[in-house]
Amino acid sequence: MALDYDLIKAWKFADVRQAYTEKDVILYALGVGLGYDPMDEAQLAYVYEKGLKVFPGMAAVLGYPGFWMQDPKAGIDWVKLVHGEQRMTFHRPFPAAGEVIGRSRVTHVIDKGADKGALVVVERNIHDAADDALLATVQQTTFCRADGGFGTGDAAPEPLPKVPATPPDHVCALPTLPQAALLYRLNADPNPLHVDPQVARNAGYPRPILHGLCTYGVAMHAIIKTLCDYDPNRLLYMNTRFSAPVFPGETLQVEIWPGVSGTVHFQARVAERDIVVLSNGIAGVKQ
Ligand SMILES: CCCCCCC[C@@H](O)CC(=O)SCCNC(=O)CCNC(=O)[C@H](O)C(C)(C)COP(=O)(O)OP(=O)(O)OC[C@H]1O[C@@H](n2cnc3c(N)ncnc32)[C@H](O)[C@@H]1OP(=O)(O)O
Repeated sequence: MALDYDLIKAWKFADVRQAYTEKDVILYALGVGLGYDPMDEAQLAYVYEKGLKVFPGMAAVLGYPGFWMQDPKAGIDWVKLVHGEQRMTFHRPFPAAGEVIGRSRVTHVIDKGADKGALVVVERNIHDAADDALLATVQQTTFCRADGGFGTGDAAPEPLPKVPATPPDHVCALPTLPQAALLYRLNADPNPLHVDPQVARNAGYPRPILHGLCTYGVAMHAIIKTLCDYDPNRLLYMNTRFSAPVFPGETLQVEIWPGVSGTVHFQARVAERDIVVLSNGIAGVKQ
């Protein structure tokens, strides 16, 4: 059924106040696969409380309003929705423990047609509760595959650029754990699509698929490892499109093209199936 544009566009989110500890920081990092080599001290810094660093992708699970599209009042066929795109901009490093406030609003509701679906874009600003400083801005596009055809919607945000047609300068292959989705969901995203085989089948998949934001975190690991010497503060922003599902346990091969003035283009493919799963990736890296 087509979604109700006015209802979704005006959706009211309460501010989300969230205290987090070192244990939450470590759980997030483990969920995106950091520490897969426990002898690698650079990775250990994200999963060991001694001198703990916060992996910037953790913005994905801070101040998050929850799976609000599951609310029957939204009228969205939540079983069929998938994560479409993700953009994050980092303004200030996250403390290793603290309290944040997430403030969310719907910025775009886009009709792709009755046969394709609808896009809902939510922007979330994450503030430090101690001084209200802006830590990160997160933009999440949800592809509601069964809710298009409602008529005139908003124009799409600025499209993400294609990667260069030349061979990549760097390729970084990283594993995902077979139980990655079971671990990742403990952070914030309880969508049963990632854990319940029957829900996955109802959505058209042979088995539960990996959270888009887990794949995103693995790709971020590849960029921080390859270009930032594992320094979380050198990543300024990272935007990408989820172009095909990933199954937990698959290997993510991240292809990277450094551009001008710290711009980085990237995409990721599943090595075992040789298909691109993250496309149109662009990131900013401090030199
Ligand atoms: C709080 C609530 C928030 C909830 C957030 C989500 C919760 C999570 O638990 C859910 C997840 O994590 S799901 C896992 C991650 N996501 C995925 O695996 C999706 C992978 N992508 C796909 O399957 C297809 O690209 C698919 C299905 C997305 C599109 O494929 P097609 O239908 O074949 O599309 P196509 O014909 O190629 O293009 C049609 C138009 O849509 C645009 N488009 C394509 N992929 C897009 C994408 N990923 N995001 C945004 N737009 C996209 C195309 O540009 C095209 O537009 P136009 O017609 O204007 O040219």
